Amino acid sequence: MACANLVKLNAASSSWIGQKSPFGQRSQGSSTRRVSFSIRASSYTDELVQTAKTIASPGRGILAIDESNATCGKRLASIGLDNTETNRQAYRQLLLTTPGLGEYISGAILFEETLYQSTTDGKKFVDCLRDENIVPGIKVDKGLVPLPGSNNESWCQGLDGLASRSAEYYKQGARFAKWRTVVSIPCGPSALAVKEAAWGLARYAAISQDNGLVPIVEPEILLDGDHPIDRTLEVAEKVWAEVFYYLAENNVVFEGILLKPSMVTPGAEHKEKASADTIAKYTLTMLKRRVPPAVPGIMFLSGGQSEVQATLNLNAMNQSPNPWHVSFSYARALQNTVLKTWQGRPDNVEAAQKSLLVRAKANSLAQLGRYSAEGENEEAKKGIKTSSLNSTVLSRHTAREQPEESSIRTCKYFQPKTIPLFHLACYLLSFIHLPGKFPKP
Ligand SMILES: O=C(COP(=O)(O)O)[C@@H](O)[C@H](O)[C@H](O)COP(=O)(O)O
Repeated sequence: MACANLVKLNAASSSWIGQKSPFGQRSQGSSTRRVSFSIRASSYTDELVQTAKTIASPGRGILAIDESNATCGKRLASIGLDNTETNRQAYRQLLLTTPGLGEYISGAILFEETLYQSTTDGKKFVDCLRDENIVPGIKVDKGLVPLPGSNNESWCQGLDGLASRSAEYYKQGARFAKWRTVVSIPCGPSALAVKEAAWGLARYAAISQDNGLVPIVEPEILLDGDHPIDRTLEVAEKVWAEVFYYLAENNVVFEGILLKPSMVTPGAEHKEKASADTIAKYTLTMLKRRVPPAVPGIMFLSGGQSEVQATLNLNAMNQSPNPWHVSFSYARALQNTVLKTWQGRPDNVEAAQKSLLVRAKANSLAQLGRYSAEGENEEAKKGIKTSSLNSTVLSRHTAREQPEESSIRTCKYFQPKTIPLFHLACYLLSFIHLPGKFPKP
C-alpha cells in the first residue's frame, strides 16, 4: 500500500506534517489550482523532521566525538596517554559534562563505546546530553577498506546488520546517525568510487530513517592533493549530484536528513591558499547548485583546517541568508585546544572544558555570521598536527589496524601528471642492453 504511506507536505512551512497546508491553494491569474505535495514516510517521519530541526537550530552545531578507537588512540597519544577504555572514557566525560555546552551545541556524535558509557558517578552519557538539550548521535559506519577495481580508492563498510543495530541505538537514546565515506581527488576519483560512495550513503540514509535516526550524509572530499579550488568544485558537484540521485532513488525524506560536506578549498598542497571569502563563495555555489532547500541543515566537517580557519570559513558562509541552516559538525577544530589543555590531568579538566566552550561559542557566532577572530590565541590558529592530512587518509582507512596503509601511499604518487615521467623512464631504460634478457631496441 505505497499510497497509504504518503503524507502531505507544505513546502514553505516548518510544521507541515499531517496539517492542512496554507500554501495548498496557489493563485494562477484569475483561477486557483490545488497543489499537493507528497513524500514517502515511515512511522518516524514527524520525529525525524523535528530532530533535524532541533539539531539545525540557530547558533548551534554538532560536536563530533565519534573517533573510532584507533583514531581516538592517536589523539590520546598526542598528549602522551595510552589508548585504554579508561582514558577514552575520561576524555569523553570531560567533553560531555561541560557545563553550558547546550547553548552552542545541538548534537553530539558518539562512537558506539561512548553511547553505552556513563560518567564515573554513574550517570549515562546520553542523559548528560539530554540535560543540556543536546541530541545524542551515533557513528554507524564500520570504516573504510580498499575498493577493488578502483585506483587505490576506498569504500565504506557497515550496511550488514545496520537495521538491527540502528534499532538498538535508538533504544539507547540515539536520535541521529552518521556515516562517513571519502572521495580522493588525487586518486581520480573514479566513477566507480563515486557511485559506490553515493549508493552506500543512500542505503544507510534509508535504513536510518526507517529506524528513527536522522542520517547525516557525509561524503568527505579529502583535502589532500595539489589541485586548484576549481577542481575541488568540479569533483564536489559530481559527488553531490550522485548522492542526491541515489537518495531520491531510495525514497529518503529530504526534510529528515542533514549533510556533512567538506568545504570547497584548493588541495592542501596547492601553491595558492584561498581566503575565507573565496572558500565561502565556492562552497555555497556548489551547494546551491546541488542541495534542495528541503534539506534543513548543512553541518560542515573541519577536515584538518586550524580551529580558527574552520570558524572563519563558516562565518564567511553566513554573511547572507542561505536556504538551509549552515553550521558545523567539527571534531578536530573543536577538540584540538581542549586536548592540549587537558594533558590527561584531572586538575586541568575545568580549564579544558572552558576551552571547549570558547571554541563552541566562536562557532556558534560563526553560524550566526557574527564571529571575529580578534583575540583568538595562537594555538587555535595552528593547523591540526595530531592528524596530518596523510595520516587522516590513513586513519580513515583504518579504523582497525591500518592494513592498507602502503597501498594508499602509492596512490598519492600515481597521479596523471606523473604518468609521462614514468613513460620517459621506461623509454630510457629500454636502451639498456641486458644480454640474454631483452633484445636491444
Ligand atoms: O567526520 C568527522 C569530522 O572530523 P573533522 O572535523 O574533519 O576532524 C569526524 O566525525 C570523524 O569521522 C571522526 O573523527 C571519526 O574518525 P575515524 O575514527 O572514522 O577515522
